[in-house]
Amino acid sequence: MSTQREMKEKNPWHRPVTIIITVIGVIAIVALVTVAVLQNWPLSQKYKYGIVLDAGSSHTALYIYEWPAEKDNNTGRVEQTHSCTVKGPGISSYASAPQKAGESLTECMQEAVHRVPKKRHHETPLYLGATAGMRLLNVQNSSASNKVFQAVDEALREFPFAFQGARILSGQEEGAFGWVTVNYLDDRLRQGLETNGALDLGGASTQISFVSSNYDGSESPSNSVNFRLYGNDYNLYTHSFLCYGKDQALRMTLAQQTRSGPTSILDPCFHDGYSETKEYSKLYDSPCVSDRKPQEAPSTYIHTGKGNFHQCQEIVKSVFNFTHCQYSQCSFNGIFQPHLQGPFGAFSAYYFVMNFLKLTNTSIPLEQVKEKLAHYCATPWTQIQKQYPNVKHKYLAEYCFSGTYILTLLTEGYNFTSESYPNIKFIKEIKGSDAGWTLGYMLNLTNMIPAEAPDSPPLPHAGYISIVTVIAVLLFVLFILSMRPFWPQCSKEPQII
Ligand SMILES: Nc1nc2c(ncn2[C@@H]2O[C@H](COP(=O)(O)OP(=O)(O)OP(=O)(O)O)[C@@H](O)[C@H]2O)c(=O)[nH]1
Repeated sequence: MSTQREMKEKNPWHRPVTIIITVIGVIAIVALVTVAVLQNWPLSQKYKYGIVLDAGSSHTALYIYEWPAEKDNNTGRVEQTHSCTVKGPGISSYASAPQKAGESLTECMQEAVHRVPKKRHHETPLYLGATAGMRLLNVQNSSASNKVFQAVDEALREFPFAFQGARILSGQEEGAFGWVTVNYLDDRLRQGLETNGALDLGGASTQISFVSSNYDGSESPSNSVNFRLYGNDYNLYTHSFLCYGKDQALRMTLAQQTRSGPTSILDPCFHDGYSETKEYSKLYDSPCVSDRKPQEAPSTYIHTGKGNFHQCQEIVKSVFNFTHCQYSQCSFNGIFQPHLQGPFGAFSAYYFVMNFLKLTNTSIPLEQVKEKLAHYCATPWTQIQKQYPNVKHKYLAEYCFSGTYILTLLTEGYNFTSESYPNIKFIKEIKGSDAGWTLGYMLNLTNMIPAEAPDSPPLPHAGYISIVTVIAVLLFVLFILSMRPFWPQCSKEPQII
């Protein structure tokens, strides 16, 4: 027993000084690593929110976006967390009862109140952007358009968010912000990668936006938008065609077929067996066609279908004007368009329609796509109705027209060929956020995309901690080695002194 105690006392590791130094060394190293970890630990995840209402011609949709509070001005971290489709038509349809436009938003706004944490309500920006429906109403009846905005304004101020106003977006803004959204979500802007073009097909207007290396904005400057994002300059070509959204384009083809004021038409863009009585006054109640209203026409016409893709395509082509172009090259209606370049994301109605028709796969040769569509158009209406009993009647009746319009717009209008058609990707969303102008609009208004690339720490968090840990361990080993003179003698036998 006493020999054991003696051994302990003679062992230098058991000297009090050595023990104290070792403990202090270990504590110091643990403290160093802990400070390094805590100093760089992301702050507890607090989120900020933004709400955008897309007041389109056919309907209004509400989007809630969320991003980590400490990354406001940084990277592609803004995500859509919720969307709500407002019941009823777009706000422009409430011209004769503006109050109802405001009321129609209540349900989705109440959803937003529940979705956004209460303590963030007052700092959450709320925007309403109206697109082509309100552009048309503004042309047709600006006082009615003002009244709709007034009603919407009053309704939105009732909610506890930081309401930033309701306004009509220009076609150029709609195109450019759609392009920003697509490229932001794909993380192309921050990384300075080649960008994707954006094709947006709405109900009343359609937008095409892309960067082309042979376009510097000097030819047709009204189609040019310049951005400096994350330290990169972009010279974007964009154009919005008012009246070339799919609902207004359909009106134009119907106006084309009812020029003489007939009592019935046999429309190749609708299925054989389709027959509905429609009102002339409703058809011509839009600035896109109002000037073509036949002088003498009955109050209604019978709209019957005959389901012929090729004839439908001829009628659709007639709503594009290819006769004049004062620039080096044009798309249609005398609008300049540079050479198509790069991949394109096609969203909104491009996606709804092509997805229904099972034609989103653009690696299928264009000729084959046309054949499939021709076959679909030739299917009798009774069979179509039986095949898709749960699809909304209006959508179902129009898919043959819509598919034909999309292919004609892309190929005849924008000059996509069999070779460039596979560059198009029909998309609904990217990484869980819907493709559309709303996200780009909010990012712009909240200055969330910096003009210059943000300074990033020289090392990522994990790398920093690893280096500090390795250095600490090395220091500890050095410290142990420096204690060598005090090390016990190596001997298998216990040393008895
Ligand atoms: N098939 C189908 N069509 C849809 C759906 N949602 C909207 N649409 C139609 O697709 C077209 C485009 O819709 P949106 O992208 O919402 O267009 P919008 O914002 O109302 O129109 P703009 O004001 O021109 O931008 C319209 O004709 C809508 O009626 C859907 O879920 N399925």
